[in-house]
Amino acid sequence: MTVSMEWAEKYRPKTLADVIGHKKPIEQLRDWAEGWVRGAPEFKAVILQGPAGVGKTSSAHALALDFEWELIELNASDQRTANVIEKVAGSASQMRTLTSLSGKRLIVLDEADNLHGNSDRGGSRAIINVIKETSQPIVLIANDLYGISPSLRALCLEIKFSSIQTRSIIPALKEIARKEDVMCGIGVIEKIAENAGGDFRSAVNDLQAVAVGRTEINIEDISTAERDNKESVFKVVGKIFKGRNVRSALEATYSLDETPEDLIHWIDENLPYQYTGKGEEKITTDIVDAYAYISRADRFLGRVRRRQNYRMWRYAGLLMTGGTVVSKSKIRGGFVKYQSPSLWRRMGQIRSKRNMRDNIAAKVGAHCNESMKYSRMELTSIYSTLLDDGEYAVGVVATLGLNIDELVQMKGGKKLTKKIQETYDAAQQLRPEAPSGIDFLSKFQEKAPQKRPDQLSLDSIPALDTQAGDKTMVSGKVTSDKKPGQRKPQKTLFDF
Ligand SMILES: Nc1ncnc2c1ncn2[C@@H]1O[C@H](COP(=O)(O)OP(=O)(O)OP(=O)(O)O)[C@@H](O)[C@H]1O
Repeated sequence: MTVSMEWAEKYRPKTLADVIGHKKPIEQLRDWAEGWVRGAPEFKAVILQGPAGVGKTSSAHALALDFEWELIELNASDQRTANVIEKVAGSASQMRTLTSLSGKRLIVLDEADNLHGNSDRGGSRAIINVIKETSQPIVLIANDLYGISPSLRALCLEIKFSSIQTRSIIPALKEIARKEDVMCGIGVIEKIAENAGGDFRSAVNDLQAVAVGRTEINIEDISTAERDNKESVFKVVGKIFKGRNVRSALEATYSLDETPEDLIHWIDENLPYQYTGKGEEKITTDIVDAYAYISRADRFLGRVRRRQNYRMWRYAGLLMTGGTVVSKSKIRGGFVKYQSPSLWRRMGQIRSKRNMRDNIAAKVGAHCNESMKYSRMELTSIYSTLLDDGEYAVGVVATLGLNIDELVQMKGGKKLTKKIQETYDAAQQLRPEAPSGIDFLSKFQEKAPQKRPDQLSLDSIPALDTQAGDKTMVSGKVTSDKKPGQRKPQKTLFDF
């Protein structure tokens, strides 16, 4: 049997002009590439971001063909450790090529939002280094920008690819059907295009799937094929919000690959957008009624969790689906772009922030000989305040060995600003040379009040440990007249 991807591969665009539905992003991509032809562009790398199957990878390939650049691709199936990235992309980004006429090679890194898995450990930092050093254009491809570290994003031009509109998919599908000698009855292509929900690869795959063994496709063939497909969550949510029939909405949820625990988040996220129309109050009675059902469904979900009695999922499912269907007083038209549950996104962000907060606390704690808990609760905020003072900020970053993401977090910002970057860069200069680090320390010391006898003297401050990277900042011995059983002298802020 032919592989279902075949047509999608066969009709992959060979030039940027063939990429459908992304006029602006393609223009941006071309401009960026022309920047490389002219010399060094403002950004050495771009991130092509957007949902699956809309042509991000194809655009990168077509760009290489249009500009006659050799293509080096590093996708997620390769073991993307920092080592591999530096080896493959690093050397590719330095060497000029003999095979490409232009002498350039385009480095494409797929799934750049997925660099934190085990095998990608250190990958993000490796890419940052490669981008900084590169003399060759680099394209990163990602579904979700949240998965990319702010420091990496700051080095890249971001180009957004949106879902492709049905009206752009229809003529492209018709062209494929014509080339494949498949006759399509009235409404067939339109139906396939609609079902794809903006994902052109799915549309091509669906067309190929119904065309297998046929020279003619009619609308009935589509409905049968459609029933075989798992309904996507967007379609199911749409059925719940726009339908009147409780049974068909409920049945649609059975084919979903989501549990009621997940589905309730989808409904919760999108209900307020769907149940208010133009000129209506923000909170309509439809929304209030629907949430009453949803909260009852949530109580059943809670019981399932507590008692592990999964039979109660049925009640939760019926309440959230049927309740939402019957709560609407009218069906509101208009296009609503459904969002994935923001709660999930927030949870992910909170988790990564928490990890980073702990890393910072560990560094501050190591510097002060204090526990991580004490450091997190008492000391980190003091160090954050120090970072606001231009005079000390650089030294603090160098001494603690903060990486740039930690610095951004300590500055309380979400974005990497120019000033933060400058502080970080200056700290990198300071770190390898101990004497200049000490300079900063002595300045700091001048301002310090009278020391207590058990505090460390400045003379005991050792050179900065340049090898230690993110982990240890200060090496060497600390002398003190500590008696046995006495608490280890605590380093203080003045002991930088
Ligand atoms: N905008 C488009 N124009 C022309 N063909 C497209 C377009 N988008 C997708 N395709 C078709 O779908 C196939 C898959 O596209 P591509 O690999 O570029 O998607 P993607 O956005 O990179 O998806 P993913 O994020 O899953 O990698 C291509 O081989 C091509 O046939």
